[in-house]
Amino acid sequence: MKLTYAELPELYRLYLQHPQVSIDSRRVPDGGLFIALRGRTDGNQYAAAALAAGAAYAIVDDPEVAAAGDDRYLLVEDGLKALQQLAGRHRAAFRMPVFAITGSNGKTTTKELIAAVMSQQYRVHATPGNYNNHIGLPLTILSMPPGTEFLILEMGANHRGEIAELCAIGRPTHGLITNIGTAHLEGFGGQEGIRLGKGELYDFLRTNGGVVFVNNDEPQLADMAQGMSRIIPYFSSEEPSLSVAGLEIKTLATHPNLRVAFFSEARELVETDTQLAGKHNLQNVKSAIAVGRYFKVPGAGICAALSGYRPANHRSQWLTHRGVTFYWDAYNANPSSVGAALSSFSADSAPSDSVVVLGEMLELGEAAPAAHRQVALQAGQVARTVLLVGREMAEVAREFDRPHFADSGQLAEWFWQQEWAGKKVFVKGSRGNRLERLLD
Ligand SMILES: CC(=O)N[C@H]1[C@@H](OP(=O)(O)OP(=O)(O)OC[C@H]2O[C@@H](n3ccc(=O)[nH]c3=O)[C@H](O)[C@@H]2O)O[C@H](CO)[C@@H](O)[C@@H]1O[C@H](C)C(=O)N[C@@H](C)C(=O)N[C@H](CCC(=O)N[C@@H](CCC[C@@H](N)C(=O)O)C(=O)O)C(=O)O
Ligand SMILES: Nc1ncnc2c1ncn2[C@@H]1O[C@H](COP(=O)(O)OP(=O)(O)OP(=O)(O)O)[C@@H](O)[C@H]1O
Ligand SMILES: C[C@@H](N)C(=O)N[C@H](C)C(=O)O
Repeated sequence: MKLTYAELPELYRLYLQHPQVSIDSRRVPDGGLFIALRGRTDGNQYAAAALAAGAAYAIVDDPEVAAAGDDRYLLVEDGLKALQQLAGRHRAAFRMPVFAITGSNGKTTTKELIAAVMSQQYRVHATPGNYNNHIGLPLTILSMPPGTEFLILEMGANHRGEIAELCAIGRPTHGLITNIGTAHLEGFGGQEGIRLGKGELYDFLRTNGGVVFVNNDEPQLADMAQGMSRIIPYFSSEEPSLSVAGLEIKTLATHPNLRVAFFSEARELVETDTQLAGKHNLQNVKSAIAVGRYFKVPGAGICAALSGYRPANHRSQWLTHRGVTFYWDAYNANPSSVGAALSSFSADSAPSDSVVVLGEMLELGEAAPAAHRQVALQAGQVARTVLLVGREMAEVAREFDRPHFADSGQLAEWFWQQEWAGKKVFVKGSRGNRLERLLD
């Protein structure tokens, strides 16, 4: 049997007839397209199961699988590339605003806030959860419902070149960088690598006449955007006015929750509460206001969206478990986000009443030893009791004579045998620590 490779126009025609794409045979929608990807195992081996489960077609890149004599197999050279090309082709069919968000910290929170604000006025489709990489971004585009008026794409990266690749697929018309921090230092090869890597979003918007939203309160961003022709600046101000320099946002409170004031599109000064705490979340809130105002969401709509948003999924959450109060921020960790979260927590809890649990911070490369030492020191200023978890924390635990746990399982076992009445417990660490085992 002679096998031929399916071309993009044919794949796209099939996608338009079967617009639900899945990379998992266990979750393939009836009549959808299955695309085989290679992870730790080879997705090609699940193509038959996908068809049996109701997939209309299976896009595979293993000729032996495609040779099975079932014309519902479509052979491509590379399943991942096919997924990305399909998404790029689909994106090219639309003229709506496509808003890209990247940065070291706060991408998901900013994306959720912008989506909430923009949904007050438009039909919005946004990256689900953290689907922000070379697989998640194409899946986001291909799952866009008909009638979408505003598409929001979160873009994550752990090395240079990735944001440029994601931009080539998503072709954003607007975008923002949340900040240049210290996440994924290892893959970016240092701070300059992070600046250049995140700056690939500005490069794309610069080359393609896009609009960039710049938070002037974040170091480096205004410099990086210099020379761009379409900049929407925003910044904090004690006395907001309707200036020409940009959108001015006043912070009325940072604790227990943020409260801010700004001039709406109708030139009225409006105030809103939020359910978010800390100066880091203030940056995320400001971005959402700037975007909403630019796209003419009324002030009341912006306020309703911001006051209704509750942080979730291990990000900046106050919660109670087995009678203990937690500041639960265990989604991820790097020196800049741990620093921001600890300062936010310390405003609400005296050192004598505070316990800090820090898991190791991953993907920091050579900077890891100094970075772990730095956050452990900061934790010691915030809380009397500091518990350290993971291999990278072992050395500093010895140096500062702090309890150390090999992993979160060991921590949980010990933790729940202690008495924590009246304490507030801060928890943060990289995803790999799975600190949520403390809540089992
Ligand atoms: C390829 C894939 O789907 N991977 C997912 C898979 O991984 P695993 O290796 O375990 O796959 P398997 O070997 O089990 O299976 C291979 C494929 O076969 C499918 N399959 C399997 C069994 C079966 O019965 N039927 C099947 O069809 C299967 O679906 C596979 O396609 O499973 C893991 C556990 O669920 C997933 O975690 C893994 O997902 C990968 C990591 C992924 O990239 N998913 C994207 C959708 C995504 O966006 N994920 C985000 C996380 C994004 C992220 O980490 N962002 C970073 C920055 C990005 C850096 C970038 N360079 C990178 O490395 O990703 C950030 O800091 O934000 C998410 O899930 O939240
Ligand atoms: N603007 C910010 N500056 C510094 N730290 C922040 C900021 N926003 C959020 N954080 C911290 O980062 C954590 C993760 O937030 P969020 O998921 O929004 O970031 P992210 O950039 O999307 O991370 P990831 O890419 O890993 O999903 C929060 O729990 C908080 O500790
Ligand atoms: C989980 C992924 N998005 C991430 O943020 N990884 C870093 C290394 C972390 O968990 O801190």
